[in-house]
Amino acid sequence: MSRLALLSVSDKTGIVELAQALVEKFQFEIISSGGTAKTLEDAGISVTKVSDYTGSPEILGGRVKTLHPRIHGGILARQDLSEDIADLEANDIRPLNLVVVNLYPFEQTIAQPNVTVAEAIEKIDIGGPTMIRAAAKNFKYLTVLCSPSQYDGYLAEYEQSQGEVSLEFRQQMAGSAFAQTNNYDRAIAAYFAQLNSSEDLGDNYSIGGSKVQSLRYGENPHQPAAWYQTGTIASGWASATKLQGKELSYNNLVDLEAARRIITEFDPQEPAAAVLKHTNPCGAAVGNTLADAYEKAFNADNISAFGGIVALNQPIDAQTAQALTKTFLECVVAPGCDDAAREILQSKSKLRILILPDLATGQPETIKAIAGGFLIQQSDDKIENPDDWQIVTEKKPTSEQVAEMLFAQKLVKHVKSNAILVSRDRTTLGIGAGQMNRVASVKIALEQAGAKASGGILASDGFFPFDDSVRTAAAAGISCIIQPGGSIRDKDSIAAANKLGLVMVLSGTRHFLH
Ligand SMILES: NC(=O)c1ncn([C@@H]2O[C@H](COP(=O)(O)O)[C@@H](O)[C@H]2O)c1NC=O
Repeated sequence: MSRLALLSVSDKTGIVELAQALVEKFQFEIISSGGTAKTLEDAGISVTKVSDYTGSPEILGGRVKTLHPRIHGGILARQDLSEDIADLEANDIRPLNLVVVNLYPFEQTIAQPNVTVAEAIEKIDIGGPTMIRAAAKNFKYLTVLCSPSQYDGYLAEYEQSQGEVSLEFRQQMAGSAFAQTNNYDRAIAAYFAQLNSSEDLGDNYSIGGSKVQSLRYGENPHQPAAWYQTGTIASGWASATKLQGKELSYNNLVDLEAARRIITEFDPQEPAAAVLKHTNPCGAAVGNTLADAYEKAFNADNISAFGGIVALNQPIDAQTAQALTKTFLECVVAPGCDDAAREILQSKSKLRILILPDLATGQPETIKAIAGGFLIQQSDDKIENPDDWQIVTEKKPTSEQVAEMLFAQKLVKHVKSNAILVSRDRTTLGIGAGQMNRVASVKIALEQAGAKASGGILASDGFFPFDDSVRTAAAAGISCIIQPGGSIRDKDSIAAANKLGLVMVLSGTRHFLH
């Protein structure tokens, strides 16, 4: 008797070609659910409808099509176990050799605007995952395929093995099938979590993804690494277009994500640029034009900018492209790039240019692995409002200083703690990052700023435990300090600021970044 394949697919891509090969080359018989059967019949392929095979019509508007013992017995039978064979014979069930299923497009459905819960629920596939999981469990006896991308590989394997598809191949397909049903259920769970959303993070959190690509290595050459995307619809970096340049590395992606977060702090109407090294900005600026913003950001610390990652909040134009080609950079990300700029950038063929039109959409949460689990927090997307700030010194800030502090606050939260940032004219002058005591970060930022610090403002991601940072800042000519406040010695820092003629503002919001 010829071999039996069950085909029940929502995405009909490649199904006719697969069925043709199965029937014409390998003499399979095919059973199919309604829509799939129609597609195959229309292409002139001989097929038995599931409803004819089971003797049960599809009911409940398609909610029950393949959920039948004649189908599931054929999938789950241990084909070398006499008791199972006896059961099959007693119930007139034929064992299956191949199950090809792909699922209702749940993620695509909920991605559409204004989808109702009822519409979303109808796209939760029940029969499909049931068949996929059953077939994957029984991989010892049959093959399960759940993506059109697997069809050619299967046909090649079938031909090469003369029908004896290897156990290794079947096990591989089974693993892929379970990963797919896992991802599918995770998307459904996430949808429900968002429907039931409250202030708290939920009781359960699952992370899953499919590989975008293997990476050459991780942070260092001895660390294997790969890049995964969540969901089946590419979004974020998985949806970015690389116009040119070398392959992306693990460190590139980590830096690019930090760059994306920084640049989305700025209104796309005002040209802004940031240059990063090891996830910290080494320079950032707002300018009259994009090229102006980039030049300012680059010159803020042109030594550190060598080999940097650049983020721009407007499409790259020719003038900016010219500026970008003047030095060695690792990557540039922008929401677009015009033709003239593309041509100019080609002179730096190794430079990676990433186009991410939607820079603003990222993960709402950050995730960190710890032994035995992981930590989730909402991303620090708080937008500072000067109305919430408290002016604590006798001297009050000018409107220009308020604007400058707002600029600095957008950036200091993206600098590794302890973070200090000195700026003037919407350009960073010096950044102290990742020091274990705050005054060390103050010294680094001021040293980088040099004489330009005079009249500038200084922002701190955490409070000052002592007044030493204030005194150091004043000695360098800083005129205004913004810090969250909250130390038991705030009064010492405020007294020092008053004595030295500085403005001090308490933002009330700490922005640690570890
Ligand atoms: N309910 C069932 O018994 C059932 N059996 C298979 N499906 C799905 O129906 C789709 C194929 O349907 P059709 O061949 O009618 O176009 C596939 O995505 C398959 O996963 C079902 N649909 C939903 O649960």
